[in-house]
Amino acid sequence: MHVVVNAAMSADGKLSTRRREQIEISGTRDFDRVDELRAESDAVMVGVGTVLADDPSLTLDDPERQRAREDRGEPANPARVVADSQVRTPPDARVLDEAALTYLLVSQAALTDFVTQMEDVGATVIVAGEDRVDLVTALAKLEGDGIDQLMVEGGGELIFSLFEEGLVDELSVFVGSTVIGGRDAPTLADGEGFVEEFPALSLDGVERVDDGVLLSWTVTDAA
Ligand SMILES: NC(=O)C1=CN([C@@H]2O[C@H](COP(=O)(O)OP(=O)(O)OC[C@H]3O[C@@H](n4cnc5c(N)ncnc54)[C@H](O)[C@@H]3O)[C@@H](O)[C@H]2O)C=CC1
Ligand SMILES: Nc1nc(O)c(N)c(N[C@@H]2O[C@H](COP(=O)(O)O)[C@@H](O)[C@H]2O)n1
Repeated sequence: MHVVVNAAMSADGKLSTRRREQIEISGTRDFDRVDELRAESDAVMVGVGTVLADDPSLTLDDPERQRAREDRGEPANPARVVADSQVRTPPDARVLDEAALTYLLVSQAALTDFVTQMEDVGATVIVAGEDRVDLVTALAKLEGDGIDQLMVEGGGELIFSLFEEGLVDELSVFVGSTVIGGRDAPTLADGEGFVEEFPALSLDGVERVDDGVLLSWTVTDAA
């Protein structure tokens, strides 16, 4: 499986505000690039923190891209994946609508009633890990289901865990021309943080996009 992390951050490295309310950091061209990246992926993944904060759809905006996927024999939208150890995804969340297949990655600690409720609303549930989703096992199961190209949009907790497990192949970050600030505002990689061994990146590209900069890296060494 090839895993690409893509996110947008402010000039001071924040993904959103301390209230965890989504803000538009990207401009029109960057959102279009994100739509293309989604179109090229088998699945788009977020953590449940992002579902609770943003209620994203994770589907394609451009109907032409949906038609092109169908012409290739693929579903109109990539599948959606939510890392949700305890099943906190609300049953009426947009990621559970009928626009695409949705995988819910849960841990063994998830209550059976909640899991059943998610299956009833059409989610495919994958159990991996005791208290928290074991990402290595869960992504291997997704790969077994034909997900070869995975795009991860965030948030910071999930992105850190994926780096910690050595699961990220590429990172692209749009840096917007704004400052958000706030010690409690989410950053690109939150979690515990690394203290000794740090993932090594190789810079592939620097491009001006909208009123910001798109930075692209290949991950050369896991933590
Ligand atoms: N600017 C951007 O490009 C993006 C911004 N965001 C922002 O990020 C914020 C949400 O980020 P976070 O609070 O960090 O939440 P998150 O979206 O990273 O979800 C974290 C949650 O995922 C679950 N999870 C299950 N297994 C996990 C594992 N192995 N490792 C880590 N998490 C696991 C846990 O319940 C954890 O609390 C929101 O404010 C949202 O607006 C989110 C995506 C993109
Ligand atoms: N690439 C990017 N730029 C921004 O400025 C953003 N705020 C985000 N947020 C992510 O996009 C998701 C919204 O998805 P839908 O449009 O609802 O499908 C949101 O949940 C974040 O993952 N991304």
